[in-house]
Amino acid sequence: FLHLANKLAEKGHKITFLLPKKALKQLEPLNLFPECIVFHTLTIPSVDGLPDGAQTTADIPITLGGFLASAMDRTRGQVEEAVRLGKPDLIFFDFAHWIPEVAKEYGAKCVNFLTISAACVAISFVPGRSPDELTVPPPGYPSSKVVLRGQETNFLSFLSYPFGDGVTFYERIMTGLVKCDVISIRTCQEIEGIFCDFIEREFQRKVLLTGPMLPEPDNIKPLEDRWHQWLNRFEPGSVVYCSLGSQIILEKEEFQELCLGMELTGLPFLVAVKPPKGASTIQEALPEGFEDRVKERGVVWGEGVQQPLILAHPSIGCFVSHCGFGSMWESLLNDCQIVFIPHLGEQIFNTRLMSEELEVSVEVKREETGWFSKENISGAVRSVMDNDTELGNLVRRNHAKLKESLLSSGIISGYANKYVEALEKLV
Ligand SMILES: O=c1ccn([C@@H]2O[C@H](COP(=O)(O)OP(=O)(O)O[C@H]3O[C@H](CO)[C@@H](O)[C@H](O)[C@H]3O)[C@@H](O)[C@H]2O)c(=O)[nH]1
Repeated sequence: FLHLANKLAEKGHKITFLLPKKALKQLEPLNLFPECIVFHTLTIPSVDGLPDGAQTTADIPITLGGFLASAMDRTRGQVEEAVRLGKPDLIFFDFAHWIPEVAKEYGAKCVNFLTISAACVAISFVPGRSPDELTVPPPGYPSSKVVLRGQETNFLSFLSYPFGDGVTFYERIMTGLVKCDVISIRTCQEIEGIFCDFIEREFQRKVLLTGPMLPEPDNIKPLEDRWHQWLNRFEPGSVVYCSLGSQIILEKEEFQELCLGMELTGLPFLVAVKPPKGASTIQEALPEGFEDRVKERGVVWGEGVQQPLILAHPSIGCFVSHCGFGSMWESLLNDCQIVFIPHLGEQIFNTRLMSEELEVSVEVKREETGWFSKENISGAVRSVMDNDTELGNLVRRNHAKLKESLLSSGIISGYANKYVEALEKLV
């Protein structure tokens, strides 16, 4: 949303950016137009079940998301007040399904800005279909590859769970999609054209695409010296970087298996993930003897790093990711080989899009139970990092071709420009 705000500000628009206090520190440095983008903090009310001080999804395990949704819904009065004072022409939202009502009341138009794949939207949210029917793709769904298989369809059951006060996750998203003035998705025709067309047919309305909406690399502050120095020690294209985004907290056994999988690759590696469940630090959860065995070539770090800059470092050869949609775009627009280990249904769709439809990455195999083994992690990494493997060459070639076609011809900036123009026309 902030990358989008920067694009709007670049064209001279004024933006009030509503966010919880805690997110302010992280987002402030990414505001490239402080004279146009003003942060307006909301107080997150306390809700039974929501841990004290939790304000964003990054502060809680995924299972507590419904409590955070309730808290967000209870900021409606504060949001309405900001709208009353700011008198915006447009309001952008995703999960706050009540925004269309607020917009209408204050004479604004509202834009539902989806930051998940069009494929995930297309298969999960079809007007007239109930969430119980979702275990099979809807009629006319344009891919046999970007689907959930076997036990994975269990991921869809959360759509029917309450998510906030008196509303299910499915109803929340569907309400936003049906009642907004504009549906827009952080994607592009070149990657997801067939899915965008399907959504347009099903909702019988135009869907605006923003393109990847990534910041210009030059505008971000430089990579922390600690990582710059460490990465410089290794050969170009040799280091494996692993991150699982802002939400995933692994079980201790999974965390240890991930570490052992990295060790087994024999390659240098940097893993940046949260400490696993039940541990307050990474150190206390590492496998026995691990640090001594890998100290010359491996680091496991319990805090965030500057991912876009890490990925752009020449030593990075492979990105092991959960395939959150932001990381997916970042992987695609960098040169490293890509290995996905998705954890949520939506991340599985993104992974299948990349690994099966576009064939630019590989997916770590899981057992029926969902368990991933160290051998499967290491095997997936080696399959794209070992010299001259057929699979490694295929994904490298496809990835390079796609990246080149997206970057060379101004496609990305073209999307952002057309998007802003379309919204300007709307108001
Ligand atoms: O140490 C880190 C880890 C992440 N990032 C950045 O944080 C963002 C993470 O975004 P994403 O890859 O989308 O992961 P999540 O934070 O896990 O995203 C949530 O939201 C996404 C949609 O926006 C969904 O696709 C994911 O499934 C959901 O988990 C990316 O820009 C990363 O570069 C860092 O800068 N440093």
